[in-house]
Amino acid sequence: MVNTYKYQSSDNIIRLVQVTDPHLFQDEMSELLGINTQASFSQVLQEIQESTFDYDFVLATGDLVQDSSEEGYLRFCQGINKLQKKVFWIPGNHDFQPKMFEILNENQGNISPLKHLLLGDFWQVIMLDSQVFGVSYGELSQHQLDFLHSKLQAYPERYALIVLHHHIVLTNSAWLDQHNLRNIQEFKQIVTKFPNVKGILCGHIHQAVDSEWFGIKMMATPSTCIQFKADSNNFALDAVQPGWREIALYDNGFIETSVKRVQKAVFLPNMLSDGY
Ligand SMILES: Nc1ncnc2c1ncn2[C@@H]1O[C@@H]2COP(=O)(O)O[C@H]2[C@H]1O
Ligand SMILES: [Fe+2]
Repeated sequence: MVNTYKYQSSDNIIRLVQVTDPHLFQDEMSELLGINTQASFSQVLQEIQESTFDYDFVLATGDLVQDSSEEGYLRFCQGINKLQKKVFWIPGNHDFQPKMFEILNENQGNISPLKHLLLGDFWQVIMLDSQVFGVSYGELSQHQLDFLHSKLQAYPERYALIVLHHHIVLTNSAWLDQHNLRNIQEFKQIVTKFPNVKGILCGHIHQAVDSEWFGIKMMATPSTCIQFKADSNNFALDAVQPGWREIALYDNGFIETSVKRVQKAVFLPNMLSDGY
């Protein structure tokens, strides 16, 4: 099947690293609310390289570039390729898909355009595009819903991890929750028909969340740049450091995961910012 990436592994555990929301700019010196996003992205990548977590793949879950620039996407490719692992990606609300596809597909060394992964004998990963062009909230088009449904139906015996940019579980932050995934009901109707869906992974909310949604493990991950303050009704930043997520998929459907944060540098945003 041409559109599916297949990975044979003798190890029954599949290990992934997720990086999300780098918000890179055309100019590598540009800042988002006081943080140089290129510097924090590079620091995250460096600390991933220095870590002992022996992972197989990288998932990049959107908002790769803030200003639609070619240079931003090119620097994303240069950075992520340093990890020397296969990378799979989805767009976020800030991405400009024509540029994103052009640049990421031209730099296919390690960067794959595929959105359906069969990993080892026990897992599938389904990567969805929840972007609605020009707005911050998300929605899964009928095409995306059909894609999700068809893969779950085709491999019901495999455990599934679903990856999308937007959040499904509200964050208790009204300003941010207005930018959530809008058609959660349609998504839920599909997903809850398949008991082997074990995890949902998103970015977008620039904070770590590990919760459960209809018995499915629900994970959101810190951005590689600015962090939003949890449980804040109005826009507020948090001084916690940029981060990433490690994930291990076990052959019995169990997902082991932890969020890591930069430890060898300090990135402090302008805490008085009221948005962007
Ligand atoms: N003060 C604000 N109020 C509401 N939305 C905001 C505010 N500041 C930024 N946003 C949007 O909310 C989005 C949440 O995360 P994003 O990185 O997608 O980008 C953010 C902006 O598009
Ligand atoms: Fe973002």
